[in-house]
Amino acid sequence: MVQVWGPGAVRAVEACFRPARGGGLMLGPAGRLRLGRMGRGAGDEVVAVVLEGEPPAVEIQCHGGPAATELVLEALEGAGVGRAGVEQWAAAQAATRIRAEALVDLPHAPTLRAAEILAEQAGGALDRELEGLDAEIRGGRLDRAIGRADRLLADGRVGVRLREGWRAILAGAPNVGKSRLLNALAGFRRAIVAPTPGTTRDVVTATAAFDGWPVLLADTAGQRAAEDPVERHGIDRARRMADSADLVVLVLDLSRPLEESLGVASGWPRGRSLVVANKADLPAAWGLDEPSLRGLRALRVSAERGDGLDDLTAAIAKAIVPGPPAPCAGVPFRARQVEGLGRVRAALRAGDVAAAIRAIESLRGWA
Ligand SMILES: Nc1nc2c(ncn2[C@@H]2O[C@H](COP(=O)(O)OP(=O)(O)OP(=O)(O)O)[C@@H](O)[C@H]2O)c(=O)[nH]1
Ligand SMILES: [Mg+2]
Repeated sequence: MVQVWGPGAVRAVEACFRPARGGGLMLGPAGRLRLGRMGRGAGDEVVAVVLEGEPPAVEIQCHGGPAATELVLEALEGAGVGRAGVEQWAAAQAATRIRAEALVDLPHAPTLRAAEILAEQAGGALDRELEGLDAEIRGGRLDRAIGRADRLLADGRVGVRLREGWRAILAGAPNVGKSRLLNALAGFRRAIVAPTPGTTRDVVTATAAFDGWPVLLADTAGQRAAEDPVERHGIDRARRMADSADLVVLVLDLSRPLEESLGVASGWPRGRSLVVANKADLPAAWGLDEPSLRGLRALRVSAERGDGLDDLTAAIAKAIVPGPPAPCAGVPFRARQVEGLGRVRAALRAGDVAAAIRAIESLRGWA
């Protein structure tokens, strides 16, 4: 999609638009779609529409993909139109800086839920929330203001992840079914599954939605004392990834003695772990109340048959986002916004009303 805006927008597009059925771009009212071609040679087939506004802008939908779009851009440049980045476009579109930031981030949302939340912010939800916060501060209701800032900062932990998603790693001993589980959770055959222990040697990833939250799942090499240097390298990478992941899903094999797969569990961070007892379709070799699990609650799953996957999906979602933002809430979604809110809250805690108001202004204003 190409948008041309500014005082000469319609004239410039008119100069290079070849309508399919006669009549110029401005034939009929604004908002009417016009089919035509743009660009040298045959150019690209496009649908152009004049958008009401003062001055009116023109939106051009190109049909031929990125390379054909270049033909359209080249023609527009010939008509005196300059190129702008998406940030500049958003700044020209949006009434506030935060709404412009949301317009830039929205097309990158990996899931519907992420898109919904960002679309709310593009519609002004966070701006309205900050106006409310400002009103509480100016009204002297500092406790309430601190409460609102706390809530915004809590939601910001979710908001800043909407674009890139969270990272969860499937870890465990060789052959417990990590790759099979990745495929089952991702819904397609991404990783190689084989009965031979040590099948996965590098980190294989797939993005999936868990209750609407985008999560990059990483399948890793099974943890064991490997002789093979390639496998050992994969095992080291898995350990490093586990350290920086948001969540470690430790996979155990329910059909084999627990010691075989639990040995590798030592050292995984407890707070960010979920435990899965896989191969629940086979006769169990141990019980979920084994003392050696040290109170860790394991979820029974059969990656092969799909049993327990809904519960596991829900548990992963809950582990990464324990408290989702309320529907339609104002949610900070950039680190810059979260930092700004941190300054607002610090000023409020210090009782410095003027500094808190300034911090909101700088958070909302164009830098
Ligand atoms: N019966 C049964 N077999 C399973 C299940 N999950 C995996 N398997 C089988 O267990 C074997 C190992 O599965 P993988 O997914 O390759 O195991 P892995 O943990 O990725 O193994 P490495 O890559 O070697 O670390 C394969 O033969 C799978 O078909 C399950 O839920 N039930
Ligand atoms: Mg594997």
